[in-house]
Amino acid sequence: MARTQDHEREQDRITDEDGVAIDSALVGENLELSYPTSEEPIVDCARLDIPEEAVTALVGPNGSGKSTLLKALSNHLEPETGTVRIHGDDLDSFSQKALARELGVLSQENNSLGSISVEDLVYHGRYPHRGFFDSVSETDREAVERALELAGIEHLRNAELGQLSGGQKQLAWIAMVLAQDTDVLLLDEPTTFLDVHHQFRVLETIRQLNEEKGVTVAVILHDISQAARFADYLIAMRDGELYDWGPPEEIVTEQLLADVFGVEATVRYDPELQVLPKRALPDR
Ligand SMILES: Nc1ncnc2c1ncn2[C@@H]1O[C@H](COP(=O)(O)OP(=O)(O)OP(=O)(O)O)[C@@H](O)[C@H]1O
Repeated sequence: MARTQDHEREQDRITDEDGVAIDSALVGENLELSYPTSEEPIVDCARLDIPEEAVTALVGPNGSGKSTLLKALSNHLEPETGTVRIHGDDLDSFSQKALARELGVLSQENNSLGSISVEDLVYHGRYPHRGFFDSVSETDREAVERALELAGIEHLRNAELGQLSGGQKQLAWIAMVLAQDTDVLLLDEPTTFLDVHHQFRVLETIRQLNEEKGVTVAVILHDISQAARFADYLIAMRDGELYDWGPPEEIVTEQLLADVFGVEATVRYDPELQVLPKRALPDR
């Protein structure tokens, strides 16, 4: 069933059904993931690829293991078995700070930093690029300004994080991750709490970073039709397993909606409904 089973694979490279090779920024292999309290593995995945310089959306019902998988990809959860590589190197071979220069992560469990302004939070995103005794550089300042601007929250820079709305807080955390200025972004439900304007703005920013800087993005999205319109690739999870992956127009079928989400729905692709910019896929 799963397309992944059909693909021939080389090291950190996947080959689509037409034999076109796609490089992977992140690769998970033989992953069994669980928490100390879980009796059985929460996620069991033979192989997972996040294609380089593309936007991949992880979709699936509540509890299907999307966040757990993202935690393993970002080294926030030690796999029971298996490995994760980023650009060919084992995640274990990185110090926390070195990994933070490669990988920006928006998790659902944002650490409380106590009483802190939005601007100070966004400056935290620069820590992987700074030595312990370094003062703030011009590059840091520019990265923070750009991140505040991309998230559309320059006007909130002096606001206290704890006094913001859920959506404003989310934008502040997103700005912090953007200030990290990494080639790979892992984003766990970045559009949660956001009104439709800000949802679009965040998704457009992701697309812009992907198009202009070649940033690789893996993002958990709950709205399957938004994900299908937005992402280059989808990974559909069901019961802790990878059900299917591929370009949305190939994998989002009535069968998938029934099998993965348990809904009977009609799938219709209408280019006129294309509300978000989507990069042209490479020739396949
Ligand atoms: N910290 C934890 N300790 C124990 N079990 C957990 C923990 N976090 C998640 N789980 C369990 O792991 C399973 C998968 O959860 P996960 O958060 O990965 O799913 P998800 O697909 O991201 O769901 P959602 O869409 O609701 O965010 C769930 O059954 C959940 O109860």
